Amino acid sequence: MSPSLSPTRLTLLTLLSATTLYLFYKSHRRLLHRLKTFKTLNPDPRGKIFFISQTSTSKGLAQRLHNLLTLNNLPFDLIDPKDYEPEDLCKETLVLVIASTWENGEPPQNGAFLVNWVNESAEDFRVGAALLVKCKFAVFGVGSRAYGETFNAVGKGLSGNLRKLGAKELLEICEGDVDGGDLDKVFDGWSQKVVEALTDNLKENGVYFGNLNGVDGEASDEEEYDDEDDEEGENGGESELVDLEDIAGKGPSRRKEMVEAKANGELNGVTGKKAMVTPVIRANLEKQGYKVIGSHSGVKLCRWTKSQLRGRGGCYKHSFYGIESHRCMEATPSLACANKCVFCWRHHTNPVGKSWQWKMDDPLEIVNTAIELHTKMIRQMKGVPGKY
Ligand SMILES: Cc1cc2nc3c(=O)[nH]c(=O)nc-3n(C[C@H](O)[C@H](O)[C@H](O)COP(=O)(O)O)c2cc1C
Repeated sequence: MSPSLSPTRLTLLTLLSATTLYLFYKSHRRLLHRLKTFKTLNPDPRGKIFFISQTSTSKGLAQRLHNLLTLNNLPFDLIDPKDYEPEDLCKETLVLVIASTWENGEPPQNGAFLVNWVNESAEDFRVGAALLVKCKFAVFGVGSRAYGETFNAVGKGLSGNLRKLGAKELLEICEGDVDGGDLDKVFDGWSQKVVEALTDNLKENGVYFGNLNGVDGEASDEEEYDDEDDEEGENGGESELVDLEDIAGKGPSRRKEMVEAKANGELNGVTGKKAMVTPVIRANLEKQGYKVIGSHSGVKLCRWTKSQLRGRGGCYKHSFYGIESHRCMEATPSLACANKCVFCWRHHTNPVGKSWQWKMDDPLEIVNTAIELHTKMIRQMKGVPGKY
C-alpha cells in the first residue's frame, strides 16, 4: 500500500470530504432559507394605490397619481378595494389611499369592506399593534367641508387606524375639499410630495420604498437564519409557531367566508355567524401562546396562576379573599373554574355593543385545554420529565 493511502490518511480524506459535503449542504440550505425569507417578506415589491370612490372623483384623482408615479418610474398598481383581500395588507410595504366620504361619514360601497376591516382590526386587541409594521402609507381624503364634523371622516379614520396597526405615515393626511374650489391644486401639491418622498428614498437607499425611514423590507440579522429552524426542517417536523407572514392570506379569508355564506343564504343575521378567528388573528394568538379553540376562544394560563404555582404570589382574589383559584383545576375542573385561572379572550371582550355574534360551541374543549395546560405547568414545576 502506498503511503498516501495509509488508513490514517484515508480516514482523514473521508472526514474532509464529509465535512466539505456537509458545509456545502448547509450553505445551500441557508441560501434556500434566505430566498424563502425574502419571498415572504417581499411578496410584492410594487406599491398600491387604492381608490375608495362612489362617483369617480377619487378614482379620477387616483388615476392621475398613478400616471404621475409611472412617469417617474415608480411602479404602482391601481387597486379597486372591492377586488382586494384586506388580509393581504400585512404583505404591503407602501400603500397610497384616495378616499371619499359619504353620508354620515360612511365610505363608498367599493371601499366599505376594506375600511371596516381596518377599523375593526385596529380595535381588536388580539390583532396587535404590529400587524402593518412593514407598511408605509399616505392618505388623501376627498370630501366637502360643508358636511361639518364628518368632513373627510373616512380618510381621517383610515389614517388613524392604519397607524394603530403599526403602519407609518409617509406623509400626513391631506384633506381635499370638493367645494373649496382648489381640489386639483391641493391634490397635485400632495402628489408631488409623494413623488419627492419616494425619489429621495431612492437616491438615499437605492430602493424607492423599501427601508423608508428605517422600515426595512429585508430580513434582519436575527431573522436571517436560525439553525434550530433548520434542524426542524431536517427532522421533517413542523414549527409550533406559525409566522404571520406565512399564514396571512393563505387560510380562508374573511371576505371568502362571507361570499360563501352569502351563497348559502346564511348572512344578514339569519343563521350567519361571523368567524371570530381569521388567519391573521389566529397567527397572532398562537404567537402569544394561546391554544385556539374552534372559532371563538383562546386559552392560556393567566400570568397570576403561573406566578402562584411558582410560589411568587397570586392575583387580588388570593391576596384579598384567599381564593386559591390556581388550585381550582386540580380539584373540580369546570368551565367556571377555567374562567378563574385561564385567560380566555371571551371574558375580556364582552360582545355587547360589538358587531360580533358568536356563542361558545365547545365549553368542554375549553375546560379540557385548561386542564391540559394546568397539568403541564404543574408537572413542569415538579420536574417531571417530558416534552412541554
Ligand atoms: C349625499 C352626500 C353625502 C356626503 N357626505 C359627506 C360627508 O359626510 N363628509 C364629507 O366630507 N363629504 C361628503 N360628501 C361629499 C363627497 O365626498 C364628494 O361629493 C366627493 O367628491 C365624492 O367623491 P367620490 O366620487 O370619489 O365618491 C357627500 C356628498 C353627497 C352627495
